[in-house]
Amino acid sequence: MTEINSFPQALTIAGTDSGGGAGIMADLKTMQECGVFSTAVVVAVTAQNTLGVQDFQALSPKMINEQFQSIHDDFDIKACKTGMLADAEHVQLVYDNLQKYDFGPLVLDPVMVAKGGAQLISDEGIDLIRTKLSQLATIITPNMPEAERLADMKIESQSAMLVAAKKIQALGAKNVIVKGGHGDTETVRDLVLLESGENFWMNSPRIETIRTHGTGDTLSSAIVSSLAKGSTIKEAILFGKKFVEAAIKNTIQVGHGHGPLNHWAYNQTSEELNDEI
Ligand SMILES: Nc1ncnc2c1ncn2[C@@H]1O[C@H](COP(=O)(O)OP(=O)(O)OP(=O)(O)O)[C@@H](O)[C@H]1O
Ligand SMILES: Cc1ncc(COP(=O)(O)O)c(N)n1
Repeated sequence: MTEINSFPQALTIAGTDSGGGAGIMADLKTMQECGVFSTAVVVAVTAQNTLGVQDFQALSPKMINEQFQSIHDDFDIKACKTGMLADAEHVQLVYDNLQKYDFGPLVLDPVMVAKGGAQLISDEGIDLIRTKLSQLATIITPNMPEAERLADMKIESQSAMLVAAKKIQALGAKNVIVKGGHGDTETVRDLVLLESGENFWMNSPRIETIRTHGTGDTLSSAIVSSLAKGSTIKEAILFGKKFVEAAIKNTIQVGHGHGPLNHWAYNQTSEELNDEI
């Protein structure tokens, strides 16, 4: 008989996107394409499309605790991620549940502002990510504005990116990726700072497109998937970058604004998925 719970399983703890391009929807699509069974704790529900976030509402603490319990009671989660967490109360709830249950390595995507400009977490919530939740992170994945907020400094050069990454690591996150998607340089540069102190750049040509809704979610979910399948931290990060690059490059025409990524693209362009994760 096949061993129960032997299939790789992962968890996303985040907000939904009714428009299907970001948040939990992007996470589930990514994990599915990466060959991992995905589960979700819904922290908040957004009314959202590619034009922006029209509204959002966080779920009650009771409902969130029950989702964590349900997942813990039935699944063998090998890796997890957090995304939109709404406010300080919910950051604290997530922190408490991640202390209570072992869901494997945590990829913390410190989601703050949506591409359209809507704030997805309160200032107090950000402060708590900074002072508390980041201590549980195996990998933290801020974009540039998020890194500036977490490191409490301006980032205007590549050397400043490294200084910021070190400051963020000092908050307690073991490994740090400062994502370089925001900006207009010809080359997109993501900086990786590993727990060992090793750092390196992941460079790729900037793809000229406004269809970049959910890039951060897709990157972090591909990393989580790879970790759930047993990859090392470095292997998982390198895989995540390849997955998101393919998803941005091969656009699909959906929606009228910041369109979603093509989550099928990596598997359509690579025949070696199983060798690589
Ligand atoms: N135009 C682009 N061309 C190539 N790669 C990109 C582009 N935009 C983003 N990326 C890549 O996508 C990943 C996510 O980076 P980004 O800085 O967009 O994160 P983010 O702002 O958190 O995303 P989001 O908030 O949309 O979920 C990174 O690996 C980055 O290099
Ligand atoms: C529920 C949810 N989570 C995350 C994002 C960030 O994605 P983006 O910056 O591409 O809008 C989002 N818009 N909605």
